[in-house]
Amino acid sequence: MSASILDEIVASKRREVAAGRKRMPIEELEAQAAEAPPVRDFRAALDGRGAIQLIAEVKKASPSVKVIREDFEPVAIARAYQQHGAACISVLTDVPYFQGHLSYLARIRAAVVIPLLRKDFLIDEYQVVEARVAGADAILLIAEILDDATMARLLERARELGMAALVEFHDPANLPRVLAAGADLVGVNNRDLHSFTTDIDRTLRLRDQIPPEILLVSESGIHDRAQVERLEAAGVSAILVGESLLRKPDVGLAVERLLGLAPESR
Ligand SMILES: O=C(O)c1ccccc1NCC(=O)[C@H](O)[C@H](O)COP(=O)(O)O
Repeated sequence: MSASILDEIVASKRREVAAGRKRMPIEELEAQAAEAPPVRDFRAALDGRGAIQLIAEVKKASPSVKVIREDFEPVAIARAYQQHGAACISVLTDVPYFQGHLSYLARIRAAVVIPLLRKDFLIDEYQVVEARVAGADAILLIAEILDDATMARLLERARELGMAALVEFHDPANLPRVLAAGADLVGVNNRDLHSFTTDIDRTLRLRDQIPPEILLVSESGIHDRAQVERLEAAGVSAILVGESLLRKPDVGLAVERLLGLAPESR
């Protein structure tokens, strides 16, 4: 992703937040959050004590490849993910760039019991409260688009609402910032922000710099069992996988192959 596309996405989020605040003041949203059903424990679901866990992603499109899957039925995909071994589900809620929707969270929540992550570009407290109301159990925070104070504030807000926060970074220079913010669930995004290329060695190189009490998630570009085995052997707690699952006609079988529950096809 070029820096300008990231800037573009963040600018679109600022407009969305402003429109949301006009439509429904945050006080009203907070009142709804107070009535929301209990959260499911996202972080605990990823603590496999040595066995790598899968966060399977519901994503129709992306800036890097445009439409990933034409016959996209978010609830059916989520059900298949759960049934075949995913520990958690990541739900893209961004509309313009990923063809996701906030309403997918509630629909998927009603159909599965495993915890859900709101996958979006969160820059404002409003979106965190909105995530809780929509049915998320966790939010994603991206170090590359947040200053220190905002990252710490959004993380704290998520916790106040009972949610977990997966705090991701790509540039190793941002790791100290993520740790200083108090993250206990950290993601390394293997996708290069400029070229869209992915490289899981980025996670492996950073492994030893992340304290053992922090759960580490490797994100993006994971498509075969050999990669998963390397990550597991390095002590990575979980993987976040979208495109390689969604490209397969049978997403359930794809989950099983990635987790080593079914043999890989030749
Ligand atoms: O997926 C993209 O192309 C993308 C482009 C720009 C910003 C973010 C992007 N993806 C967000 C993600 O972090 C991935 O959806 C997630 O890690 C899964 O990656 P993958 O398995 O490679 O679909």
